[in-house]
Amino acid sequence: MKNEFVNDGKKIFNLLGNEKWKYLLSVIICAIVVPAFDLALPWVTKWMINAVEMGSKELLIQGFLTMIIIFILYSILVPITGYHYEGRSHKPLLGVRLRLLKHIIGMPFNFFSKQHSGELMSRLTGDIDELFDFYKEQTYDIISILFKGIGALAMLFILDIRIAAPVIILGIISAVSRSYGVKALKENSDDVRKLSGEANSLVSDSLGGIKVVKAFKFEEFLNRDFTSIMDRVTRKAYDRNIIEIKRNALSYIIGSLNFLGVLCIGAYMISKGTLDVGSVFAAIMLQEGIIEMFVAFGTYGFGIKIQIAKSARIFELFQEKQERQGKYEGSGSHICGDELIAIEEGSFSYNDREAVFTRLNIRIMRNELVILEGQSGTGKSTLSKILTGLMPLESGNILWCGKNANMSILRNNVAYVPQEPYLFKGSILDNLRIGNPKATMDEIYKATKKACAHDFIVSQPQGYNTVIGERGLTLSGGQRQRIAIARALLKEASILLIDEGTSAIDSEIENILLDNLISEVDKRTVIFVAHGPTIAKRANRVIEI
Ligand SMILES: Nc1ncnc2c1ncn2[C@@H]1O[C@H](COP(=O)(O)OP(=O)(O)OP(=O)(O)O)[C@@H](O)[C@H]1O
Repeated sequence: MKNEFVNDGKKIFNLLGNEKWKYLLSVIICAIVVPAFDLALPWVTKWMINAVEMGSKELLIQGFLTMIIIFILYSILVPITGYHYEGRSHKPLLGVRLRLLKHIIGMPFNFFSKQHSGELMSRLTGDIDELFDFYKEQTYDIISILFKGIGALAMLFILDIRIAAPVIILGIISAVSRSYGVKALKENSDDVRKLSGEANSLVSDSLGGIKVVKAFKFEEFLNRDFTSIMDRVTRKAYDRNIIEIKRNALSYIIGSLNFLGVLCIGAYMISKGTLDVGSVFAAIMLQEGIIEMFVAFGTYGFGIKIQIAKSARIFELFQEKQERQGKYEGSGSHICGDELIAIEEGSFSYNDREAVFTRLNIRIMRNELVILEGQSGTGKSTLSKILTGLMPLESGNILWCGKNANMSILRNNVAYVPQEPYLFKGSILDNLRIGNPKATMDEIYKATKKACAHDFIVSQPQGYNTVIGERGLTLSGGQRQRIAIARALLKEASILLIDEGTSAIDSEIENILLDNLISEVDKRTVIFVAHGPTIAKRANRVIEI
């Protein structure tokens, strides 16, 4: 159990990557500056009180000057170390988020159909923010409290062991009292985390499907579900507050007993002449730091446990396997014979479901016009994704130019237009350039003209620079499809694969567009998924799925 705690703690620290030691050094420096002054003050106070008691003007002035020097150093060093720490902590913390994002993007395509995007967002934002809070606030607090506590304890022993002993005993009682309610708080925090994941998924679903929500007057149901989740969160927050109130009340009582204890013992020792007034003052000032340290064992031990539980959701993602695209070694089609791509005895099923196809054999040649046909749900889009290298076959081989192909080779050689093309927030030009970031404007015009997109693009308010909003929502469905086709044409790949990518385009434009795409066959292989009879007549081959 203890080992698990240490290992998880190490894992959290290791998340900071290469910068972790620099980060630790800067947090240590920053976290010991303030307590160092807190420890110096009781000494100077003792010094000044004893100077007054002895009637030594000289000692009093020396103490006063020391105090001024401490204040000046404090006001210079605290902001400098704080500034340094802020600068140092920023980079590794951003690094964690970036690595997690990269890791998520690097996961196999299938992972995203199992995982809700709202849930992933909640981990990338909420969980990571809390992890940042842990790195930035809690590690600082833990180091600073430990330094101050241990320092105060050492000083108290130097002052007088008879006053140190009761403070330690009372401190241990405080630490034990802080463990009250820890289990209940941890369970509460787990429940709240799950509920916020649910709320995030609900919100992202509602916003993604806002048209359906409005058209079907679905708002009421969503509101009801959201309210129910929020009610549960509120109840949990209430339970948490009750536990916290009890814990704080207990802490307050024990803290007051500590203070009174040191005061009484100190007063007794002064009356007996075994301790000077200055030392009692110093002991009262120091005991706060010691008690704080003992209480912190209870509080931060719990805080770290909670953080480990929260980080588990981040570790879970980091532990998910990355897809293995394989290397791309410039295997363009120029090295091919007649056969460009082939599937041999290929089988595929989604996440242990019934197989979409088994022992499929297809061969597609250079400069061929192929139609993939089949009834709805027979696996045409699945096959397209496999040919594009988005998902691997479960068994069997996929060959590129007669050799086993990895996903990277396929992704480089196939330009894919999905059934529901996705456009990114940004301008039309930004979206086109995804096809080929180095394309010249002439090449872009050529592609958009072939995709029958140029005319409507230039009629947009800022032409090619028009910003099209999230998912290209300011464009019509047919316009989005034509931009997606132009984007694929710009890739200049050996295969152009269009999965029902013209379904939203009116028949007049569609006919011109299909003619243009069919003429691409001079330069590359063109694969259409399930198209009408017009194109089927002109195809070299129809593959029935
Ligand atoms: N991500 C997924 N997870 C699980 N099953 C899936 C997934 N995507 C598709 N399927 C299932 O795989 C089968 C083939 O789906 P696919 O989309 O390939 O069919 P299709 O022939 O392209 O259909 P359509 O012509 O209607 O687009 C269907 O039974 C579908 O329910």
